[in-house]
Amino acid sequence: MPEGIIDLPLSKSISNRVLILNALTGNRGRIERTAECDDTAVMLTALSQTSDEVNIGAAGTAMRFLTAYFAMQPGRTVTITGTERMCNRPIALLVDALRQCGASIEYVDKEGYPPLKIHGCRLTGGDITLPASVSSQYVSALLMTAPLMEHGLKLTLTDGIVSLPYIKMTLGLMKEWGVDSDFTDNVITVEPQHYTPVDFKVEADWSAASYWYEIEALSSGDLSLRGLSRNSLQGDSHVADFFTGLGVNSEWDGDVMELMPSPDLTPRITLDMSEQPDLAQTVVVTCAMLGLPFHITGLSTLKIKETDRLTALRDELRKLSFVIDIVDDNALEWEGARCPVDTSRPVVIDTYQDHRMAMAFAPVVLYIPGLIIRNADVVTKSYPEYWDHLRSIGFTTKEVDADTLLNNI
Ligand SMILES: O=C(O)C1=C[C@@H](OP(=O)(O)O)[C@@H](O)[C@H](O)C1
Ligand SMILES: C=C(OP(=O)(O)O)C(=O)O
Repeated sequence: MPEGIIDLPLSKSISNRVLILNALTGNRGRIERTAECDDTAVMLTALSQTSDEVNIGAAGTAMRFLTAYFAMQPGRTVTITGTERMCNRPIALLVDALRQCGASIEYVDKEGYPPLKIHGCRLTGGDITLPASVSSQYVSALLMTAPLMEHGLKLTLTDGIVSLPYIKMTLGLMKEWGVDSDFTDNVITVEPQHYTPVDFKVEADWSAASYWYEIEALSSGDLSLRGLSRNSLQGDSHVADFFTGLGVNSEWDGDVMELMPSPDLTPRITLDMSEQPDLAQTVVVTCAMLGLPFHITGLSTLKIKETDRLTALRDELRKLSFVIDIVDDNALEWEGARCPVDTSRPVVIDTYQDHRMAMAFAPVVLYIPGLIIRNADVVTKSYPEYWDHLRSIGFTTKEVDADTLLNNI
């Protein structure tokens, strides 16, 4: 039975906002510590280097936030690029909005996608409209630069808002840095203002916590999580509520969150996860392994993340015999259908350069000993200590060459 206390990594979403906000004050605040993961490392490097080429790897937040940040650095021209996948994650809506604010941005290669060549200038801002159904990161990027625009920003969000808690996180952190905003209905207004430097401590990552909730659900172990904040700015703190229907109760004991098994399983899970897209893989894999049919909606944005997560989940769960349907490119559904699988061969889970595929599927080893996770080091995007932490609670791991192993069977 897995047992132990996990010291969770810090939130990369908060870290990357805090680094931008601090940079906008001329780095005059003191940030105690930021997340130690790839997505934050690339942000730190990009903000400290003076070269005209910036490579942000696979970090969506860094790509979107830095596009707005560099657009408002007068006199500086920067080309920003990333991994091959990043160069296929759309950015046109943000570029269009920034152009309406006065920015000068060119597409280096494919229209609508990174790499971007950004000629920094003073942004005028004003009254603009932005479809908010593709990525909240575009909204957050605009908001953080908004108070420094000549006329501030009145941003009308159309087409339905995805990942809303991340927008609230941005506004909440801007408030910590002394900037007021108004968010009424679908309009966010930020008047021209200055950021005040502050000292800040980044809290632990609730998205990372989700994998330990999953392990608890699949094992009824004795696990505690350290570093989380009770009144978190992270919408993924909702994981605690999602898992009450998946057999996990969680309770604070001082500053530690204790996970406890509970007999209460919701017989069929129906959820809208449009506010917690990063929890989808954890919840879907948990439901399948517990044998709980599910209909999970609000997943349209999963197609443009580190990989197409809808397809990746469907294909990898099929290797475990679960027949999942993708409905309208927005929902995942499982009514209990299973297909035959070859149990004489080891199960190899492909991760598609997606840290959350590795982390959400690893706990399946509790049901299928010998499970292989391909390209396991992909977890460094947000949680480099993940495998160490698994070992610390009693899991064993070993490095194998999956292809050689499969070929020799
Ligand atoms: O603003 C952020 O920190 C994030 C917003 C979400 O992206 P979308 O807004 O693109 O859904 C989330 O999936 C991502 O991991 C982090
Ligand atoms: C979607 C994610 O990250 P990003 O969009 O910032 O690359 C994630 O971490 O799950």
